[in-house]
Amino acid sequence: MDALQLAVRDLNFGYTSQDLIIRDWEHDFEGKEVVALTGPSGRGKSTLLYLLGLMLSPLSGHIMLDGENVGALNDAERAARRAQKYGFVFQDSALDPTRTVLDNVLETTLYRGVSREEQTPRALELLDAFGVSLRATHKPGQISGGQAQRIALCRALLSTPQVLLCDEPTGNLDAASASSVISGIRDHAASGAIVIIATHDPFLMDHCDRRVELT
Ligand SMILES: Nc1ncnc2c1ncn2[C@@H]1O[C@H](COP(=O)(O)OP(=O)(O)OP(=O)(O)O)[C@@H](O)[C@H]1O
Repeated sequence: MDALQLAVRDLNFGYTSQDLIIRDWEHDFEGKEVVALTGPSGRGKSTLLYLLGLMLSPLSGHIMLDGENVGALNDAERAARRAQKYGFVFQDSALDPTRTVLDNVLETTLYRGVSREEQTPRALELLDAFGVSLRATHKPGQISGGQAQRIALCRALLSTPQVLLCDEPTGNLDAASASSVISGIRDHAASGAIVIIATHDPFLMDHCDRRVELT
């Protein structure tokens, strides 16, 4: 089977139309690759991840995932594609403080229309693999920033997404936890997924297949 393709063409975006942050940007990503998205602080790495992850709409340009212009979909279609095909690890983990860790990991079952019960064993397996299974019944307020990051990765991986987008996934981690996150991310890419990671972490960059710099 051909590798998954994500092709970005003539992409333009600004939070206001006077100030474009992403200008005529283009790039090709392929399944099985782990790509580091680098560049100075404030340059637009998170913004680009939000565009690629269908959380923001381009001002103009194309975002083609396996031949479909996903950037041009309407809100409902974008939400459906996100649930089916994308996993996102936000910079601040973005866990719901009112629900347990396990419930947070299982959150996407709701949008994907799959059974919570059926996915619970895999959710627990992921928590175990990243060394946070003892926290499954805790609330996010009772865990550390580094644990929250690993839990956010478990949530993103639960749906085995075709495209995994991570914003500084090792920002709060010690070396051992960072290594386990990197190997989890690399294993996921090996299954055929496209992985794009916005980061300033040189250790993480060294474990990516290549870098794309926003200059
Ligand atoms: N919601 C928003 N509304 C308006 N401007 C925004 C918004 N989010 C980000 N920006 C601005 O867009 C620019 C790019 O921000 P972004 O967070 O994408 O950069 P970054 O490269 O990821 O930075 P960092 O490395 O510090 O995380 C910055 O000037 C930022 O202030």
